[in-house]
Amino acid sequence: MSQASHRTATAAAPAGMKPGAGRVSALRGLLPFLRPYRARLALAFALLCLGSGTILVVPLAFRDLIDSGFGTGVAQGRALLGTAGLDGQFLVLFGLATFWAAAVAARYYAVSWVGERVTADLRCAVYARVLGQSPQFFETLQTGEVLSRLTGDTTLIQTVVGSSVSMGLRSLFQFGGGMVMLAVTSAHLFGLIFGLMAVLALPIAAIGRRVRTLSRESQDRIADASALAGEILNAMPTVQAFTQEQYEAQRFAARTETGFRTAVRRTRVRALLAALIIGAVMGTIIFVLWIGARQVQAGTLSLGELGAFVLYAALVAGGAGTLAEVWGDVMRAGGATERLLELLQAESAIRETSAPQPPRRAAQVGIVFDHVGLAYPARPGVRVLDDLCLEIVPGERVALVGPSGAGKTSLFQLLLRYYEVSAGAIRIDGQDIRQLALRELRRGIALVPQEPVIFSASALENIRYGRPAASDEDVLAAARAAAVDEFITRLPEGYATFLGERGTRLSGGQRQRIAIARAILKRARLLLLDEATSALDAESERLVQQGLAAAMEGRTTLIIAHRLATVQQVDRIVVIDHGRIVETGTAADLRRQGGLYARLAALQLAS
Ligand SMILES: Nc1ncnc2c1ncn2[C@@H]1O[C@H](COP(=O)(O)OP(=O)(O)OP(=O)(O)O)[C@@H](O)[C@H]1O
Repeated sequence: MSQASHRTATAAAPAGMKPGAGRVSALRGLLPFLRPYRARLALAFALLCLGSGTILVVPLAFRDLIDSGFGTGVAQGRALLGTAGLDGQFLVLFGLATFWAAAVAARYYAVSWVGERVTADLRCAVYARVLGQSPQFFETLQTGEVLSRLTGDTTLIQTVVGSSVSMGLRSLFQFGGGMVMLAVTSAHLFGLIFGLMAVLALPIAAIGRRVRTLSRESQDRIADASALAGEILNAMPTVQAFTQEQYEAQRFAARTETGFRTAVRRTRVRALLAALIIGAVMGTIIFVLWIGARQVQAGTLSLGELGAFVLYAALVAGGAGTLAEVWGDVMRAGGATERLLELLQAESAIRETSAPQPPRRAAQVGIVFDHVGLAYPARPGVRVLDDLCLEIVPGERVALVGPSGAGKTSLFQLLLRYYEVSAGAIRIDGQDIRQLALRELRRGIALVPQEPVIFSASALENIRYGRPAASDEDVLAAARAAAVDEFITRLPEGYATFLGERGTRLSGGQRQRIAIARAILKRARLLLLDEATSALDAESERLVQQGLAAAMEGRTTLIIAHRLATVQQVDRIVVIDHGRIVETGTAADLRRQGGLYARLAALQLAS
């Protein structure tokens, strides 16, 4: 049975994934990734303090500039620019601006670097973790979902770590420092501004929350449309064969339209929010300016102080605006981190033993299935294998035959420990496979699966996947044995020919031969062939059988086959039905017995 056919379309947390904690607090999970770069972060923070400090000094310089009558007199008492003339004062301002620009650039570089680095580290960590999961994990989690987490979610985190957080901190400094300076400059006006802001903050916060909900909705709708497109693009030949292009285009259009409507709703509320914020900020500033101007008229406030006050007010307003925006990003990144941490903390359903035994490397493998039972985790109530006992002696070639769905492939799945037995045990060379390290177990097995996988690489690289350290001669020998030679030499660039994504540029039978060559090259002691030659014509099959016979020589081999003609040469045939062994023996024995095998054989001969 193919794994793909068991994948369900649910996005629910797959087996082994822990549910995440609260959203923003999930960001704490990023700490281990940030820790190695704390020196750079400290530097960025120092640069942030410097930059923010500089920008807070600028309005003071303006105050002095105005109060000194633009260099014609000297401001009384607390002059920042001292007794410098007009040119000198502007020189100081230029100096401040240059210093600020340099501090901002250096901080931007340092923070973005950390953002990119952390994202790359996170991607690799999540990917490595996902690669270690058992097939059960992929039954529930769609590949597209993992990909979107690896790209979309990490990019969101990159935005936050690489820019939003520094923007937020800068704005926080600007906001806090600006507030203090406002109070210092004019306590009266500060009181006014503070009161007005407090009144206006509530409705703005409420609308902001609504924008956030709508943003999330709009992201979800976009993801829906992409998920649909992803699935359909992978199934184009079927879509076209059933002439469903128009239907699929309409389905996509309908989802995109929903996304558009959600986006428009969000934009409408956002526009209202923008109007409200600008109105509130400008209204407050103008109102305060009006009161301040009256104070200047009355002589209780200097013109420079009023100027500085307005600049600080603008800084505070800008800081508050950025903070609100950054908070939205931080919330989204919280969600993204949560989803990534779920993947990062996922435990494989197959547990490695803490103290693996070293494998006994006998020249040939003996296998014992000892009262093996299996119920797949997705269907715990259904016994796919039931109390199955089978002993395979070293070097034996055994064929597993039986109706579709009888449980033949499931035996292979258990041998490779993709799934755990529900009852009994499997022993290889007398060792329970649960006592072996997974790597060691699988290193000793070469598999030709029912649906061979071809990677988007050359033919040579595809075969070499069986044993990456193999020499070119070994790869070519394996290719010849599997009759790959026969068709590869006819391809334009021979073994260097690129085979296309998922081997789309090969026929089914050619793909099978590549998979067989790969397994032969692995030179494992146990060979598992799952319908390895089902897609071959009689002539190619004869060629491949010769190669396989060479590969089986001296190796324990298990062969699943539907076409009984292909298993006449094996040592023993085991007939499986409904998860149980119903007959065993040589082909001739079984035909004589007149049981299930004889019936299957008669049907095949008749057809
Ligand atoms: N991952 C899974 N989760 C739940 N049930 C599964 C899973 N894989 C296989 N099954 C079920 O287990 C039963 C045996 O499947 P298996 O693939 O072993 O059959 P098979 O004998 O190899 O069939 P075929 O000859 O058609 O490949 C089937 O009924 C199938 O639906």
